[in-house]
Amino acid sequence: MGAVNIWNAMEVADDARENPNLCSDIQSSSLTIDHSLSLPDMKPRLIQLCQDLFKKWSNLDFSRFSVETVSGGITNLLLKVTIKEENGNEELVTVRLYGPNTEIVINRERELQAIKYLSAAGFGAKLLGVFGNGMVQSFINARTLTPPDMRMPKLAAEIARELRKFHEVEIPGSKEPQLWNDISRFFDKASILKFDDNEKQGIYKTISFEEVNDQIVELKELTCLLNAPVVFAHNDLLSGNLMVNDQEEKLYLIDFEYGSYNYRGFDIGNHFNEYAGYDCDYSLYPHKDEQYHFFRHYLQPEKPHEVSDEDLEALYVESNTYMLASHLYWALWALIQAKMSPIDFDYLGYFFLRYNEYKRQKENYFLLARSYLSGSRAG
Ligand SMILES: Nc1ncnc2c1ncn2[C@@H]1O[C@H](COP(=O)(O)OP(=O)(O)OP(=O)(O)O)[C@@H](O)[C@H]1O
Repeated sequence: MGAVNIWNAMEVADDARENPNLCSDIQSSSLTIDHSLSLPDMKPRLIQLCQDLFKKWSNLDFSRFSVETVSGGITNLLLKVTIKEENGNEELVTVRLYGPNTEIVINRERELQAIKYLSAAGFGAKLLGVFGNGMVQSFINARTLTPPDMRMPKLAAEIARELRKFHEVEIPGSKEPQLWNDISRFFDKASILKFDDNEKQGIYKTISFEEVNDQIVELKELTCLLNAPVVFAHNDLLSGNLMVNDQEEKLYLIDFEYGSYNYRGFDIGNHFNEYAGYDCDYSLYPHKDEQYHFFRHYLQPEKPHEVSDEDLEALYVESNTYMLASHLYWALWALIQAKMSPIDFDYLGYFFLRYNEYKRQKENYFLLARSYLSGSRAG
């Protein structure tokens, strides 16, 4: 994957040269940084990388660079590099190292392609440079939201408005929605795993992939009938991917690793699932009135109170049907992580949390969608 990433890095830089309005000054380097190094051992490599990418710092003394960890993330390692320039200026950048094996669930080519356009449209951190196994971005001076923040009316309205704008960005290339392709790819990988650990293998063996497959087929058929609009979707809008600068009242959507063309309702339903927080307490799933508040600001940011009841109901059905697909998607994702990720997290347990929640909600929302569909057909 390293070589492929380097190739992508060069392509991004080429695009930037050909289309300077798109992304000014994206630098590229073929260096890679070993994810497993300790921070002190990694520091000289990070400085070297910054000096290779950004010529203005190439002769600066190492003592002018300091490095700290921002987040161990579930997927990546994120570092903050502070550079004290000779003129007294202080600059901050983040260096993101892709986690080992993450290319199995994340299409890095797709991510880099999207990030250029999203960054140019003002979303997320500015992309400054790409290298063998990661990227350098601007540092965002803002706080990360918590799950309860997301349902605060003012923030929920702002998230809805930003998400609407995000969905309006056009990313060149195929506009084919990726949900069912991704789920099918995850399913193919997740259903043929073998764990060295006997206990894990025993738990894994209790999963009926025939049953999971039936659910996928049934849900896909139902969602197809909804004719949901296809947009460029974030696909992972959890609180950790939302930051806010309270003074400037500016909200940032970050981390576009899972971004793709997808069904609008999936992005929204997936976001609502994240109200459950890190403990997956699904009793925190937003109530209908909270969802309607979100929909009003999503559908008509300028005149939220003029959204018709029909439009609210349609988006309610769409989002809550696709919410079920979000459970299947992350359940299968978790199985792959259980095998591939070096992170010590109970991914198998996470599969069951998401899959059981799917089963718990299925009947209710299948009924809702079917009765809506028969009603709208009759009307
Ligand atoms: N450009 C940035 N500037 C400042 N902080 C950032 C920036 N990017 C990310 N962060 C912080 O780091 C955290 C993790 O970032 P990110 O979501 O990109 O990592 P990740 O490894 O993909 O995590 P996960 O897999 O858990 O989503 C964010 O929640 C945010 O607090």
